[in-house]
Amino acid sequence: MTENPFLNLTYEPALEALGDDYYDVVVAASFPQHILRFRNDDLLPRLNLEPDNVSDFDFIEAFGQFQQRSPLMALRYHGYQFGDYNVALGDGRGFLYGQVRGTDKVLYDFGTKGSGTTPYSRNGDGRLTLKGGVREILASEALHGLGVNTSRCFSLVETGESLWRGDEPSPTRSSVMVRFSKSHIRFGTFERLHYLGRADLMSPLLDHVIEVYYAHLLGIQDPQERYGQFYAELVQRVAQLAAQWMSVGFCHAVLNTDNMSITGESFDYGPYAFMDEFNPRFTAAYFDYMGRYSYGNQPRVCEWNLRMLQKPLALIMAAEDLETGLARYRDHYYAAYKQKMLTKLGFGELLPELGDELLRLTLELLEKTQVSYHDFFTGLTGQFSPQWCEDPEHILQTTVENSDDEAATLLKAWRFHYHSCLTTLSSEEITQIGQCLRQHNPTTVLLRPEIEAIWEPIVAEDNWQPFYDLVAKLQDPFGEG
Ligand SMILES: Nc1ncnc2c1ncn2[C@@H]1O[C@H](COP(=O)(O)OP(=O)(O)OP(=O)(O)O)[C@@H](O)[C@H]1O
Ligand SMILES: [Mg+2]
Repeated sequence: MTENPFLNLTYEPALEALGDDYYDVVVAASFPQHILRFRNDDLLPRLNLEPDNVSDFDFIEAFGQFQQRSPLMALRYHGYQFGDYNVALGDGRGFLYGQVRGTDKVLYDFGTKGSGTTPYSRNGDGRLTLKGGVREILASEALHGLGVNTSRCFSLVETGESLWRGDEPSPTRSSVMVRFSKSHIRFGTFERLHYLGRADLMSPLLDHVIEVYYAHLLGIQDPQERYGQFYAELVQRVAQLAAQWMSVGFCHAVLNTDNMSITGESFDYGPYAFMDEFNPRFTAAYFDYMGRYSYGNQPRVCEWNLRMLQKPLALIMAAEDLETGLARYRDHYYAAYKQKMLTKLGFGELLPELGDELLRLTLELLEKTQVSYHDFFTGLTGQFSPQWCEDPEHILQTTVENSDDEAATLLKAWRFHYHSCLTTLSSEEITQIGQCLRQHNPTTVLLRPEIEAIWEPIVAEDNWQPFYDLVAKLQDPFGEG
């Protein structure tokens, strides 16, 4: 009997119980070295564990050496990548290590990245670069801090190998990451069954998804109605996720259907970026030549991905129910995005009449002037004063003023409307605006230079302190900075 609390958790064989049509049993790589670089103590209470009672070695044994767990399951999936259907996918450098029920009753997956080759590795080495692991930690902690529905990183272990990559100075260091997520079942998990013509495997998978991740729908007796409600809710969750990314200025960069979770949770942070200047055409991945996954396209490609998911679901569902579900996507998206943006503007739910116009003018101003998205909101937060009710001219002093005539005209119109919005509020409501701005506009933003700034000391002198400091700030993004 081990003392390691991770090895003593009660693992639930939820996915395993579906049978081996959905995964391959694999073996983890054995690595020359194990150095724990990150442990997410924030997540331990959810497993009913106290950080003080869990040693670094416990993390290494469980999540670097993968001791005493079986089966390790490489999940099978396909997916649309940049619009083209790809059958040569599946967990090529990861596996599902185990599933555990949190203290919140949610079933969580421990999924690996960089844990060795599998039948799906093609010519890949099954590995994750250390920088890739660091970047995924930063993205998921940042998004979580900003209220985005995201997977988290549980641990990162440096593994002492040299890797060769086209997009990093090589040789580069290696790592294995463990992700903590609400399911690794992807749209592509369903798409594979459609491609293989395995309608017989569709109902067990969908029933499983509903039972575990949409359990509140189990009371619906008629399966067709239940499936219809499931899809309608997935559509809503994905629309909300897209709205969350857009409002925080995040570009995921690789929204292939194998990177879309069936629970509507965001995950897989490769070449992502938080956008600096507001630009709907901003792309984060150097290989996204057509801008398919640009910042501004994200809501549309998510809708397209949901449409592609209709093909497998249509094997067991009525086409009409699928259409009804998807028809609500745009309304869900706009409602969620508007609510998030009006909150960033300080108003929250206070503007039933004038909110649409304020949002429209804000986006027009941001787009035409290409100001820094985050500086705009930080400026608004820092400068806000109840005095603005008296005089629109004083609202938000920005560098926009010094640019061209069109920008100055837009700023004037925006100020005028912001002022009109303020005049509809009671004095008590106006005092809440400053607080709302501070609570929803982060003082720390994970722009690319911040990532390079913490990476340099790691490369130069193995100094991880700036990385830990940045993680702490991202976990508390509305603090003093
Ligand atoms: N170094 C590698 N070795 C083997 N397979 C790889 C490697 N890198 C990526 N793959 C595979 O290529 C496909 C697309 O990779 P992608 O980067 O989207 O996923 P991933 O990052 O490996 O995993 P996840 O989606 O869980 O974050 C997946 O099937 C993945 O397993
Ligand atoms: Mg992926």
